[in-house]
Amino acid sequence: MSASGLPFDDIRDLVANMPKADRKAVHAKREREAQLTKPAGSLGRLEDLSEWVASWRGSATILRPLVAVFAGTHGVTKQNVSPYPSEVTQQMVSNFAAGGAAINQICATYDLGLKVFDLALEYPTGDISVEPAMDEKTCAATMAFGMEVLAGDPDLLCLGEMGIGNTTIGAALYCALFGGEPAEWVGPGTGLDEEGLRHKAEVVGRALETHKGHLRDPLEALRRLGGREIAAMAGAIVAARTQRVPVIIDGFVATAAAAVLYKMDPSSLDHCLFAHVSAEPGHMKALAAMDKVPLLALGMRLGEGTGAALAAGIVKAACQCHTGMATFEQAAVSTKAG
Ligand SMILES: Cc1cc2ncn([C@H]3O[C@H](COP(=O)(O)O)[C@@H](O)[C@H]3O)c2cc1C
Ligand SMILES: O=C(O)c1cccnc1
Repeated sequence: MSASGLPFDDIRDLVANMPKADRKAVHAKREREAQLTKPAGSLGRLEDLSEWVASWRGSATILRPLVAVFAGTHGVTKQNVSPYPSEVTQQMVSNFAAGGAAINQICATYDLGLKVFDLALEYPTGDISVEPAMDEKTCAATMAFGMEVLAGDPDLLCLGEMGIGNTTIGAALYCALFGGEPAEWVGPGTGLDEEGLRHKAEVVGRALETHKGHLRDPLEALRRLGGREIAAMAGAIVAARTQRVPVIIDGFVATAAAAVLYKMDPSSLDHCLFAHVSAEPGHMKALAAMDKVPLLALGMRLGEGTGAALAAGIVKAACQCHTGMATFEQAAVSTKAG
């Protein structure tokens, strides 16, 4: 803990002292790219992706990609904001362990490691419409727990989540961080109808009213409105940066964790790639607020890290092209005339 003893101070210190991208590695990577057997620039955004990996890792090599899924339970589910009961969170954690979820199949397809972290599922956070989700100590400890995801030394980290009710949490956080009306940020989540959507916006409005005057500091907004899985993902993003590990952020909910850090310092997300734009309508708006361009648009709205894992497959292919392709000289292929 920091000298002042305030749990969030350690996080603030880490965010204020983050390493920068490696310009030398980028230069070396571009030199090699120019020699590979293809017309210059012909791999399009794949060339940006391999450069992004090299800028953090020193080279465009991925040997230990990991998908981390954080699961949390939310007191706000008492307000009927999701069509599914809160028990589904634990049941899906069991499903992940048994290999039966969508994320298991995508990880198997692209040979990605998968770790699932359940965060005190039997103790839901406070109902944000009437009280803070967490106290500062719990929130900081949960962020620190999220940092542990780096323990196995992954060289690419995909972040995803499971937590019934967490699209409400995400919407409340976006509204606090970026402003606007609750109705602009809420969406159907797992499948609310129009009436449900109106009610969800009303619950988010009540949460913002309850915490009014305390939401300017992004970490304070996180502890009051956020869930444990969102706090853990924010911690994981910070820890990955300190260890120069590139991070792929999943959909609407995972992006809310990134948004907290963005509001602390926009450059704190330089090592993050936004995998896809979710069908949850507020996601496009959140990405635009941070000036981020998602890699994919597949109409997905699942969570679990599924969008991030799909993007990891593309990032792996991009790096394999860069490291595995022959140069014009090696393959005796003629270069551009003149
Ligand atoms: C079977 C099932 C599997 C899931 N996998 C991810 N989510 C997703 O849906 C939840 C958020 O939506 P809401 O805010 O509407 O509850 C999160 O748990 C999220 O990861 C799932 C949801 C369900 C029902
Ligand atoms: O995009 C997401 O992260 C999402 C969308 C709907 C439900 N759960 C997650």
